[in-house]
Amino acid sequence: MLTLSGITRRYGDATALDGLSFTVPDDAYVSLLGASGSGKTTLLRLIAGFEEPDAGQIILDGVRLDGQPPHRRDIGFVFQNFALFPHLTVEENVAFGLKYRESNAVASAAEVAERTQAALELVGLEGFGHRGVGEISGGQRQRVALARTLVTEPRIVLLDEPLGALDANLRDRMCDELRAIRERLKVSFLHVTGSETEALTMGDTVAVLAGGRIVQSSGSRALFEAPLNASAAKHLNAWNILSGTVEKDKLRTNAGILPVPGSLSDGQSAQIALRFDRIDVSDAAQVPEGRHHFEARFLTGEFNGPTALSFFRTADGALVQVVDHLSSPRLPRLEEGRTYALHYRPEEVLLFEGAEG
Ligand SMILES: Nc1ncnc2c1ncn2[C@@H]1O[C@H](COP(=O)(O)OP(=O)(O)OP(=O)(O)O)[C@@H](O)[C@H]1O
Repeated sequence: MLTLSGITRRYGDATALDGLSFTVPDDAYVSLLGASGSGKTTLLRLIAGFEEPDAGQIILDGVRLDGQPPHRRDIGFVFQNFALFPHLTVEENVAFGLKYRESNAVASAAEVAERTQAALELVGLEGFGHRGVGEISGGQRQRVALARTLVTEPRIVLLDEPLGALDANLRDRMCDELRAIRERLKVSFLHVTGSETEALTMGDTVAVLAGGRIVQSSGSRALFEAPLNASAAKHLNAWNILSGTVEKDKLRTNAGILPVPGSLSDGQSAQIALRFDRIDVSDAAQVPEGRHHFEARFLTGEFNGPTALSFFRTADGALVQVVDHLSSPRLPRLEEGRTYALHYRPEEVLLFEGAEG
């Protein structure tokens, strides 16, 4: 198990990581989701030992890693751009790490060859060993990068946006492969990404990094369906967040004064979250009984195949998104510029206390 506790990393006046604590369990696929600049790469670099934290501890299986040089940590790192040696063959790229590493270099040519072949087989590249790395596809280069890391039998594998350089179709395929390879190896993978769909697809656990900390770490379904705070919800690109101040058990937001689940004190800041696919749309006079609603003007729609996204703006300027699944469409035909009632079941609302983070 990898445990990070109280990790802080500053660059001049800027604090990239701010007392972050986080655990990667054994034999697990963990996604780390964060916006650009949130500190994802910094966190991986600290675990690998390319940088040291200003405060905090990094512990792997009970042994302190921080302060140790990278080659003593037994950690694998797969870079976004793969970082292969262009003048070496596939096989030579994979063998390189075994032959020339600073500790435990493997001197026996037979052992190097055997372990290299085993790593190539693991990633489905048997038969490609003699090719130059310029003579294979992007997905195959990704697999070489992975084989080169796995051949050293790391105790944990860090992957920095490993699918970022691949086109969309290939990315989907590599998602399945990465998960399958990891399951065979039983080594934990920590996969960093800025894409919520990639994070949710890949991770048994998804950790959300924001404001220099992990704001939630949960199973992917639990995270998607029940984010614990507005910060986590915002990263899922599936929730409308409406912020406001409590007034007589309701919340004054820029979508109007809305009922909230639970009771809060007057003057308190809070936010409610409404999932894009849990909002229905009708004429203002036709809100079904028992549903809460607010009004908003339809701006425009965006069609992306299996789903259609509709954008609305309230009179006070809140942008609200509604998703319709085309297999079971539920929205009426919408006219741009017209005002509609957006309604939802009261129990669909999540409430987060405190000011917007
Ligand atoms: N060597 C450095 N010197 C100064 N600032 C740095 C350095 N490395 C990172 N930072 C800053 O620390 C913050 C976190 O950077 P980091 O690269 O870890 O983010 P990231 O989440 O990986 O971003 P991206 O997804 O865009 O790669 C950023 O604000 C960045 O500008």
